[in-house]
Amino acid sequence: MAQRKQQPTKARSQPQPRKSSSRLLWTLLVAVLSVLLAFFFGPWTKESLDSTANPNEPPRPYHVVDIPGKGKGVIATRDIARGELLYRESPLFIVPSRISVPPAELMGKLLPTLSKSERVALFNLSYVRLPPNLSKDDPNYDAQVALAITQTNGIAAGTRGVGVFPNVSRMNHGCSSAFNAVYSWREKEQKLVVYAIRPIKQGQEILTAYFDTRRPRRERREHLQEHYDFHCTCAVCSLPDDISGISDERLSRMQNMHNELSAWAQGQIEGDEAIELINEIWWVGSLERYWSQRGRLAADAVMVALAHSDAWAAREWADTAMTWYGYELGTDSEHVQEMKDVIESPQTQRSWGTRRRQSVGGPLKKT
Ligand SMILES: C[S@@+](CC[C@H](N)C(=O)[O-])C[C@H]1O[C@@H](n2cnc3c(N)ncnc32)[C@H](O)[C@@H]1O
Repeated sequence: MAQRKQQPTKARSQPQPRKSSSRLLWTLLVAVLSVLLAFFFGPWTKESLDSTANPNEPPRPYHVVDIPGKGKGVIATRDIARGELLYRESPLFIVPSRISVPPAELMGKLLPTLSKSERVALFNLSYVRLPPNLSKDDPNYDAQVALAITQTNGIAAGTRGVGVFPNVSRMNHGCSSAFNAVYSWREKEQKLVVYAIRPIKQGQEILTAYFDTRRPRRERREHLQEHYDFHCTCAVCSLPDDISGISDERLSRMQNMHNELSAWAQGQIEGDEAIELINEIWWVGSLERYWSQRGRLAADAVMVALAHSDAWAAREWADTAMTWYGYELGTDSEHVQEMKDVIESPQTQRSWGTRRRQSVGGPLKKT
């Protein structure tokens, strides 16, 4: 990198022109006013609680804005590369998977444990359903709102329960090829990370998938209407009927083939048949431009190859899995490390040689 030239000391020591004192006062007043106005009305008043924000890191490549018909949403402020980290956020709280009291009662107990800023962050989030006839004077009103917020924004935090992440929560939903960001929970860090799974252009909305969208449009829309109270008009849901039908077919086919794959685990199909299925799912996924879960798919193939003692195939698939896990879960994720271990030493993996030796086949396509 080119070094910046030092300014000659002489120039530095030159006296700066002085402003008159009244002009200085006026400038100061304007500056203070703009800071105050920006604080109260600026777009970051609600979003400044970004636990991902770190002064030592470059600024985040997106901002939160109002999007007609969607409430708030997240827009890329520059081009984002596939595999870029978008968020790394701790939950405000986690509602355990198993609870012994009614959910609203639990929320009532949880609210007093939040700091003032956490409470503000929580109550800034959107929600879709409150119990009918709930009055603002009801002593449980806040707890009921907090519950509705948790239901609308909650994200699984591993097996522990459901977490609320105020920044990640601003991402709206897209189906199949329409979503471009994927989140995953990191158990060791107790944080949620979100990565871009495809390149995102400046000005494009950053969308994630609220559920597994490998199902037909009608079912997807029903699910979204029921749980999130909106009619999905994402790029895939708004395809013309005939093209949407083709997309639906591909998505259902992917899902069905996934189910068929479980026959390998039950010993009902051979390793090469399982790999054939995986390559087919991969291919249909490419046609659909469905990029998510590819790391997992390739890792399934690794498992098959290891079990059938095919070191070459295991390494090839592990290499593919490493790439896609890297995009989706991060190059520093445990999953990427596991794949590195396979490449280094397939024969020492636990599942090595647990099935009949067979040459199962490697990936047909890497994209
Ligand atoms: C987790 S929040 C997403 C952020 C939210 N838009 C906000 O203002 O905070 C989920 C809610 O956002 C809205 N939403 C999400 N995706 C949408 C979409 N594709 N089209 C319309 N509304 C959407 C729905 O109201 C949904 O209940």
